[in-house]
Amino acid sequence: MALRVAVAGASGYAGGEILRLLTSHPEVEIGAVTAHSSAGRTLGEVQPQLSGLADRVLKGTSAVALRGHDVVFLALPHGQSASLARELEPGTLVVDCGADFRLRDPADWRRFYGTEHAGTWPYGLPELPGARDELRRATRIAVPGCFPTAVTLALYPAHARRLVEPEAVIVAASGVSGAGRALKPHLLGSEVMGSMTPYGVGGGHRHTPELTQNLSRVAGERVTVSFTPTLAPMPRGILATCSARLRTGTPADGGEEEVRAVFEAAYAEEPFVQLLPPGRWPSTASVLGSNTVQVQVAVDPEARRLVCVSAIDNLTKGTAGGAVQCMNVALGLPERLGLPTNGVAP
Ligand SMILES: NC(=O)C1=CN([C@@H]2O[C@H](COP(=O)(O)OP(=O)(O)OC[C@H]3O[C@@H](n4cnc5c(N)ncnc54)[C@H](OP(=O)(O)O)[C@@H]3O)[C@@H](O)[C@H]2O)C=CC1
Ligand SMILES: CC(=O)N[C@@H](CCC(=O)OP(=O)(O)O)C(=O)O
Repeated sequence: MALRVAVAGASGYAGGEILRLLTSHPEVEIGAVTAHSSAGRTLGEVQPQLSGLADRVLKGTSAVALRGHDVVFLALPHGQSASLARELEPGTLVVDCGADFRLRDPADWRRFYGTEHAGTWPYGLPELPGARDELRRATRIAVPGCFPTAVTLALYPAHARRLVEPEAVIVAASGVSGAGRALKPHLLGSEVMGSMTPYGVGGGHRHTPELTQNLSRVAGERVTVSFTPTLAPMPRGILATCSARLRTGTPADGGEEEVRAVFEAAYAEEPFVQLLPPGRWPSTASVLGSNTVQVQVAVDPEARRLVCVSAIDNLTKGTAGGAVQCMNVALGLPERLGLPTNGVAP
């Protein structure tokens, strides 16, 4: 029997992408689709790309509308998931694309989000060591932020094997859909076209504690992170360029081949991580619409730094694809179901 799946926030970018993926998922039947200001409108009006669901009417988001489903995806603004999730049946798998349950340290949450911490759910990045075991037993899952997905997968094998010092410098460019669909003056086409600009500079971006949490956890020591996001004039995609100082006396000291062997071992069995052959570099165009993460690594011998680059589609692997992947893991389904690994080109 098909799984009955509800999507809250179905009028937004993440919700629309979840629905795009779920309509190709063989084990899923779409149940309630809910929204906020768009309630009462059809999906055809607000998500015209979802032709197969065009007649579905958006309900208002409430626990009542979301009850009676096997799986509920929450694609809501930060802070909206916590109270709603508490009212959903304990046996329902709830996969939250927002930040409410990602952080472990309540002080980090208060500092970056400014409200009381709601709690911590299993973290939905299956590629991290031990994550699948935790996700297989979970009925509540917190999907990572889009930058943390790209950066963690670029760097984690190096920190886990302590090939590098416990630090990282990251500059990551994101397409504007990362900011969601609600109108924001600095994201008008006339502001972003033909221009790139950083934001959240100097440790101010709320993904900094999430990155620190992920890398420190695999390293077993506190990893400090200098993270600078930039806004790129494209609808979707993240390109993360990350570097860290090589640790002396480790295999990385031997050079690039030794580093590559560590990344090859980490990602050999991963269905969605593509470690590129030497000389080829990740690009956002290559992963457009797919759940694939492209990764490349290089050693800079003069600067004595390891450079790791990754590309994802922020709405697919960075949100909706990651969320569907977590659902597959949690329910014991084949992990690739409903998830494209090929991009759309040109
Ligand atoms: N965009 C991205 O790349 C990523 C997004 N995420 C996370 O996913 C979540 C959704 O993001 P995204 O789709 O981009 O955002 P959007 O702004 O595109 O969509 C937000 C959705 O939430 C609904 N909504 C707005 N206000 C409320 C409210 N007060 N109560 C309940 N529902 C509300 C909107 O409904 P309506 O339109 O009808 O008002 C819409 O369906 C966020 O938590 C975001 O951080 C995570 C990783 C990446
Ligand atoms: C371009 C852009 O604005 N991107 C968003 C990141 C979106 C995302 O992944 O994150 P959350 O789920 O944590 O909101 C930002 O920097 O705030």
